[in-house]
Amino acid sequence: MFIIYVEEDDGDLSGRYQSTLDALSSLITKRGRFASNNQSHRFRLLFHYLKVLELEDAVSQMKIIHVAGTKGKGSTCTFAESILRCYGLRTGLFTSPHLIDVRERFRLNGIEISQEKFVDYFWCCFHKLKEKTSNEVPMPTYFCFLALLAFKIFATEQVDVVILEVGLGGRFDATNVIQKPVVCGISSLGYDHMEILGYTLAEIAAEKAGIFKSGVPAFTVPQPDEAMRVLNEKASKLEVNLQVVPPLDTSQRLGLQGEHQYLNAGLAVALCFTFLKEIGIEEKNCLNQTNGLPAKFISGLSNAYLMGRAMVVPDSELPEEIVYYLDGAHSPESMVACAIWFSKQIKQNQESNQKRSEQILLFNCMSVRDPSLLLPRLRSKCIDQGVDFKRAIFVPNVSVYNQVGSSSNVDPSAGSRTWQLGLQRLWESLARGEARSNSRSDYKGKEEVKSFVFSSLPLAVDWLRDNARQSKQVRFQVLVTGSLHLVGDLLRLIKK
Ligand SMILES: Nc1ncnc2c1ncn2[C@@H]1O[C@H](COP(=O)(O)OP(=O)(O)OP(=O)(O)O)[C@@H](O)[C@H]1O
Ligand SMILES: [Mg+2]
Ligand SMILES: [Mg+2]
Repeated sequence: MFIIYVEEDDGDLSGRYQSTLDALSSLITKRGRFASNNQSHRFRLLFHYLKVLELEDAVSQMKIIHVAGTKGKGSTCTFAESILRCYGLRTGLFTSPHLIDVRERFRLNGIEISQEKFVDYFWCCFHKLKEKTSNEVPMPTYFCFLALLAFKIFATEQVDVVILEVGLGGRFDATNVIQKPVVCGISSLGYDHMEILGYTLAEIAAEKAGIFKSGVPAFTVPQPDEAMRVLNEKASKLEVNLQVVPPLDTSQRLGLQGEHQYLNAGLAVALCFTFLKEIGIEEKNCLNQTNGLPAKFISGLSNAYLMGRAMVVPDSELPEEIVYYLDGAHSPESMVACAIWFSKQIKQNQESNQKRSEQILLFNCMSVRDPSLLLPRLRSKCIDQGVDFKRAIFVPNVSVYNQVGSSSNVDPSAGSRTWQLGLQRLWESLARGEARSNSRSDYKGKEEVKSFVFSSLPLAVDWLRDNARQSKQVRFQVLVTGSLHLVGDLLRLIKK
């Protein structure tokens, strides 16, 4: 079947934008595309696509900061962008995934690209590529296209610096088509996407180190030994000067919340310092923090902004009764980071607020994730910090089906309740386990932990609001986590 995508040119921008998103979602592929030979084949095609788009020269001249890692890539890039903008540089930032609108992935001078520009650049690339497709050379897949689009946008807009977040892995990631970044960063490594990247930290680290380029300096945060060994090996083969940066001093105010952000911020500082030096802006050495940071670094770090990471949002209908704590954590390590952040927030709030509060978990994770590595960590870390969930709610994500262009993954679990019922069983069994292991009478009540499965997020939000209306003296503090898509769905819902 042939589908012809027609760009509506009736002057109605929102209609044009919608048809652009439709065309974009035609590039979403099913799972299975990551068979290893397919991966390298797809990667090689990127060089061809760049030629078709006449972007080879522009990309080779771009001044790029390239960041891979399991967790903290987006935050690190966001800090780096914010710092460099304070130096008056024109910045281009490419991150993933997005929460509500695909344009979040492309920022020019810190601001999401306009619909108008997005539509124009999109069709320019889409038509050029479509003309050259054949059986041997198919259209690029979703993420690949977005990366090419980023190059097109940043080249045409003539930015001074491009900050590029790897989509997945490193070696075969579409962003790795670049040949000579100014500096590379590897943020915290951990276990995620193992079916693609490998099941040991060493294998995962090797994939991420695939972004190292001969002679290009690189920085990383303190890593587990197994990962660090591989990063060092890969670096020395390519004569990459790889340095480990300590977390930033916690006295520095950051625009992104959570203790783990000090790791990301430290990495961003090292990347920016090196970048600035490379383009001839000498700053006092920020790699040695005892000197204190330059004012522009301080301002950049404290103004950085990224949606859905440790974000506190009151409900749009009942702002006094319901507050959402949103964090897109979806790996074991980030669950712990999220639990620590949430508990801290709750405790701070208890001190400053008279109203009684109740903590509720609103959770989902994609079926590629192993919930038995996520929920127990989240629960026990919160309890360690003295915060317990009275109730837990499990819902499917909406975006994977309904939001055009919102995700490159169609999650097979999203349509049925089986997955959510499994999450609920796991949660209940954790609660029962705790109740059994604590014979003290004050723990008895925990046997009645209440958990619910709703067939959609809007139903869950309605239920929360009904309950909040009924019990006016209680403030609901709802932790929404497990999936960035869930966080995006909720933001979209409560924005209305
Ligand atoms: N250094 C870190 N260590 C552990 N967890 C982290 C770290 N940085 C961020 N996180 C957690 O990971 C979540 C996503 O953060 P961020 O967007 O910066 O990472 P990412 O690597 O871009 O993730 P993704 O794989 O979704 O693109 C955050 O909400 C937070 O819970
Ligand atoms: Mg990831
Ligand atoms: Mg990201």
